[in-house]
Amino acid sequence: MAIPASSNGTQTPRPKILIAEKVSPDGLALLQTSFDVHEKKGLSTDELREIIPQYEALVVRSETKVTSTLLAAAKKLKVVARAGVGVDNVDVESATKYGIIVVNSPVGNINAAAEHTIALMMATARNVGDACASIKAGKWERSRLVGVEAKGKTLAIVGLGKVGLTVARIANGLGMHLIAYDPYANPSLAAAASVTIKPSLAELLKEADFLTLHTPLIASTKGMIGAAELATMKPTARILNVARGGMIDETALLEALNSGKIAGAGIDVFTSEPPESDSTASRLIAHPKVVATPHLGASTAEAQENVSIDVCEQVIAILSGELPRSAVNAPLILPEEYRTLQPFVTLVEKMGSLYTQHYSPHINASGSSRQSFRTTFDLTYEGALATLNTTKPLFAALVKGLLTPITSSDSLNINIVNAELLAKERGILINEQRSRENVENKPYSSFVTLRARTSRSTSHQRNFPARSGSPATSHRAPEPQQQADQDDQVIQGFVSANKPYISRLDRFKGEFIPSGTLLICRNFDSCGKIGFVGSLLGKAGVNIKFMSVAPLHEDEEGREGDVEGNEALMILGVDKPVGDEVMKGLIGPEGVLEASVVTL
Ligand SMILES: NC(=O)C1=CN([C@@H]2O[C@H](COP(=O)(O)OP(=O)(O)OC[C@H]3O[C@@H](n4cnc5c(N)ncnc54)[C@H](O)[C@@H]3O)[C@@H](O)[C@H]2O)C=CC1
Ligand SMILES: O=C(O)C(=O)COP(=O)(O)O
Repeated sequence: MAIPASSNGTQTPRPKILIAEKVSPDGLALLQTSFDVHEKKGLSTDELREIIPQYEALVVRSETKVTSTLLAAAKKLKVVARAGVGVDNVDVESATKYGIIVVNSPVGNINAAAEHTIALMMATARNVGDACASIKAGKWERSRLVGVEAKGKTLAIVGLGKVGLTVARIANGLGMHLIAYDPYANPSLAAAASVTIKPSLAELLKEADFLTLHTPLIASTKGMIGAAELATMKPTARILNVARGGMIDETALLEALNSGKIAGAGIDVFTSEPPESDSTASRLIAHPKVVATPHLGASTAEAQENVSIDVCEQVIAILSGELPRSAVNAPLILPEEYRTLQPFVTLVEKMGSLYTQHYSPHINASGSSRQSFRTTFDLTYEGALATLNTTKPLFAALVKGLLTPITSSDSLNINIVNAELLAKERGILINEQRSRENVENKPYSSFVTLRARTSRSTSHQRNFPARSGSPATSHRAPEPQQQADQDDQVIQGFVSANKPYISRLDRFKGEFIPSGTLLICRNFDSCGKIGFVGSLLGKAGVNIKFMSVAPLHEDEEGREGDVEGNEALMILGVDKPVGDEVMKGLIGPEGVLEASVVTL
């Protein structure tokens, strides 16, 4: 990667990369040619938070807790690289929120983890740990330490992914009978590895001579092996865990070993690492029927070389503005693009929210379109925005903007990973279009148009009164019936100096900042309207912070059906919500045709 020189010829400082854990030097050597690489192991949480603002990349393994607080402090951070598989120590959601890419090495240590599983299986089968301690203590206990063979036994695998399948292939060579539980397993890969898939965990457990866990630690796998599950297993069964600590209830396992409900365990991972002294985990480690290792599954020279090179290459790619090969979040977004898109993300979210609050009719409180009012949204990007590789964040922002005003924001975590799915689930159809036309003469280089097309053929209901529970309130005077093709609603906006602006609302053009509480009034463009609205608000103690008037768009001026000349929109930024009585008072021959309040 070439290091840019500044305009006065001096070199700009090299980006800094923090290596917070022991990572193989093979990958670090790649980084050192272009970056300042700082290896600082064993930092406390506070120390890490203090220094993180200076770094553009952070490389970790499983020990560093990459929390939301740490990420919030990491002002320059573009990438968290996990030199290994599991990212349960990284708050991926927060990273996504801050636009930080998380990468891992999904295959580099798979073989190491699988071989370690087999090592623990053989060690538990043959009492290797106990026998080793015994002989080192000067004893010779041959009859106490008789083991069992793997050949002919049933190996039950939970999670038939990369590690699980590799374990299966090796165990097949040992002459074991293989069964697995994994609701998402690939049946042909399973069959090729001679694994029989069981329909439930319960079916699997009762047949297991050896049980081995190979799923990620997620909500559905946390505590999946507890007292109830252990009770269904054979007393001769042995359990292996080279995945993650939280998947087995450590207290239940200790109890099962003590009471003879289970014959032994091989454990590499613990709920808290390193385990606290005098904890359940430490008692498990000390147990004579347990063979334990300190999270060594990935600790081979070969695996460490693999994962180090893999993630360091990805760090170089990201810091050079290229795509990483194994991003855990935001798979297609580059940091540069994300920065360009960020103000537009805010704009599009506000446009979506404005649509729901101002027009509001077609998405119900559960978020789904009413069958009789199916709305399709066309999101058009014009100018420089149309040339970007991805617009995923804008799509996600629209979904978020449309849904947030009508759902509890806590219940919806909308991001670029799940937006498409959420939109589909809620019957929201979004078409994205790009256009490079017509931007040269404008004071901005890109703008976005949201057009909502609602298919229906009954009377015109452009501005519905908002339903109860919606943050918007809307009032209007009765209007004549109109045609279905006039149902399209248009919101257009642009970004200037990083601030979002709305430049068109339906038939009206005029600039305003979509922020705070806004009173939007449609009125005949005649004298006295502004004074009327201002005085009514004044009497109600509502302060006007700014105001913008939006006349009819040039294509719409003098359109047939405008009864009393042209119409205009009045957009007033107000300091508090406007009460229902005031809203009703605004409507009438003296006042306005229609009024709504939105909070953006
Ligand atoms: N101890 C160590 O040093 C190492 C540990 N690991 C851990 O091993 C685990 C497996 O890694 P990979 O095989 O690479 O992951 P993977 O993603 O390839 O496979 C995981 C499998 O679990 C299945 N699964 C997910 N939820 C499930 C559920 N509720 N019930 C049953 N199956 C479920 C998935 O369908 C998938 O097939 C991870 O937790 C990883 O962090 C990986 C490498 C080294
Ligand atoms: O890759 C994984 O998931 C591992 O658990 C390996 O962890 P480690 O890098 O050895 O701290």
